[in-house]
Amino acid sequence: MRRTLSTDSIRSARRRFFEAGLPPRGLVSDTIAQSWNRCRALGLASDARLDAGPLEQAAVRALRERYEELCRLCRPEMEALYTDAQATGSVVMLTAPDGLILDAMGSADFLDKAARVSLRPGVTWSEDHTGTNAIGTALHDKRAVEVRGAEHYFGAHRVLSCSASPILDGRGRIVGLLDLSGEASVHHVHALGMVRFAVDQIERRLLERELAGREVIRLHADAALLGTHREGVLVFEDHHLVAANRYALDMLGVDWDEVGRCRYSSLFESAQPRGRGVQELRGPGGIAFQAQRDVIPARLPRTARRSAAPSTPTKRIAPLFDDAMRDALQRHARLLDADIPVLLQGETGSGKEVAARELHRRSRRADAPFVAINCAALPENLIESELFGYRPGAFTGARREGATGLLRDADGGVLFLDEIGDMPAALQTRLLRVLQEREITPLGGGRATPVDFAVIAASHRDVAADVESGRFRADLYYRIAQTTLCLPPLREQADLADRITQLWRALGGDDQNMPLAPQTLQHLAALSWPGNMRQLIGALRTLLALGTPGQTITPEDLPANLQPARETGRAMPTRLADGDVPAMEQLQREAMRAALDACHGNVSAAARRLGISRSTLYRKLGADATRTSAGS
Ligand SMILES: Nc1ncnc2c1ncn2[C@@H]1O[C@H](COP(=O)(O)OP(=O)(O)OP(=O)(O)O)[C@@H](O)[C@H]1O
Repeated sequence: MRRTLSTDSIRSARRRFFEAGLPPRGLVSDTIAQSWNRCRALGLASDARLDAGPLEQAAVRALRERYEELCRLCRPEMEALYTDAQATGSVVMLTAPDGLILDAMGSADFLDKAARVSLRPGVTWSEDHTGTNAIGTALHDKRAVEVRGAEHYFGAHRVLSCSASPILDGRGRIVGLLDLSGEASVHHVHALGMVRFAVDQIERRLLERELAGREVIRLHADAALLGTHREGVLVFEDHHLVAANRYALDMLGVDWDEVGRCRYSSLFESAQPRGRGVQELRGPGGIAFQAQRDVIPARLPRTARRSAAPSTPTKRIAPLFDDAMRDALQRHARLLDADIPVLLQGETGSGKEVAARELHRRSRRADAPFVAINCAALPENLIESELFGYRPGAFTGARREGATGLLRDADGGVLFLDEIGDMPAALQTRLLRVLQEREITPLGGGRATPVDFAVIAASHRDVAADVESGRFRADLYYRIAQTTLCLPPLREQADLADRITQLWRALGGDDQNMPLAPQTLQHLAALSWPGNMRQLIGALRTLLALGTPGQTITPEDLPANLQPARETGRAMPTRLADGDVPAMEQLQREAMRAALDACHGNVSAAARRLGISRSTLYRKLGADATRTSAGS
């Protein structure tokens, strides 16, 4: 458990360590102190100016292609964290095993701030490169780590508060890392827990790939926690341990090095279990575990294979559009073919990027590039060089060979300007000129090059209102918004129940014979889904992962945050007005109450439903009771 340390003690620790060259002696956690020592031994200067150089979107795209499988595997969890990240002004990031940031999503404001200290795709945050930081230090220590404010080695990173956990495969090899980062001034108390939970889900899916043709033992001290994400999983082949999850190794006190080497008999005192059903196993020193054994056939019929696995592999779904949207897309694709720019307007998660890609697919430019630029995520000082390219030696830190720029990368295809409403004013002027003149002059001079691309812009902001208030240039608005396609929020869609049914089918709910009960469907369709399609798909994926193949999903099976209200008749807040964001503690209390209520006061069952241990639920209930009585 991490100690809570005050800003004062971190300040004193920094003075001792960086100015006096003394050990920080109990003023920061051992994790941080050890990391500072490693960084100093590497000769890193904590006051160095950090400049990761211009963002190379083309290189980032190439990397995402290289790590496509990892990106796909982690996407559902990133999307599930996204809504929270937006609400707490933070961002969720995925990195490659070496700490190279592959993907980032979340609060547009914070993406921008983070990018200013190079916390953005395309930059490596390994410890030897970027000093003590959650990504690099978690990769070094091979466990979840939180690094807040001035605990970062480099002074420039003190504005950040980051929580990260490496993603391990069944043999303990690091395959990637998930990170949730926000402002140091806002302490997101649940960040580390949320990252850990997300990584648990990803590792679980990774491990499932190792099961076919092998013997699996699931174990926990408490039989009630078998089948939850907290269970230990051991995979054996010919009595040898060939894969495991970290929970199992922790329970048995075994290191990852043992996986692939040790035999069943060196792990347990009891004989290897036979048959099905829960049985007791004695581990090292006679510790008792409740265990369940499964032998997974090497080749199963498709439906059987799904039911043998405890959770569903991620399924990438094709975009789903209703008839009206299909018609609208077809019409706008024709406009795009006539080089009329299209503006997509819609709340976050409503599918603007999906619609843009669909327009590209339906357009005459379908075989040419689709270049997406997130105008809110590009740091202002780099945006010009990124978009327009630069000549060799155009500025300090420029690559010797220069760069072509994203606008030229889009030549012949479609340029997608996402979050156009957040484009800095100076750049609006420069972009307008390109759109008028259809040619690009790289930074540092040189000949102008003609370009030919169709433009799709998107924003969750009301860009027309921004024009009225003078925040956005009117002339640029009229150029990019010659036609506007609005993506309605889910709560305004009359046929939301049909949409949910379609999505459920597309995600594999029917294949697994896990129908949604009519009341469940009705309840889900009545929620307001502020995160729109992103939130809905994330929630349905969670339901699929938690459900049991062959069983109907009833309203009681819904996770606490989607439960219908009971006892008090109060609904969980489903429709959040601007500024009406409930505190995390309030949501937690609501969730705990709803879970206890749904389980008729059975704390073990409620904890299972919430995905936390019984002791954690007791502790939280205790803290809650203390707070309530102290406040009354
Ligand atoms: N019509 C659709 N069919 C299936 N999935 C969809 C559809 N629309 C959106 N999604 C899914 O919802 C998620 C969010 O979509 P998308 O990124 O296009 O939204 P957005 O409006 O661009 O969001 P933001 O403004 O936050 O960037 C993605 O996972 C996407 O695959």
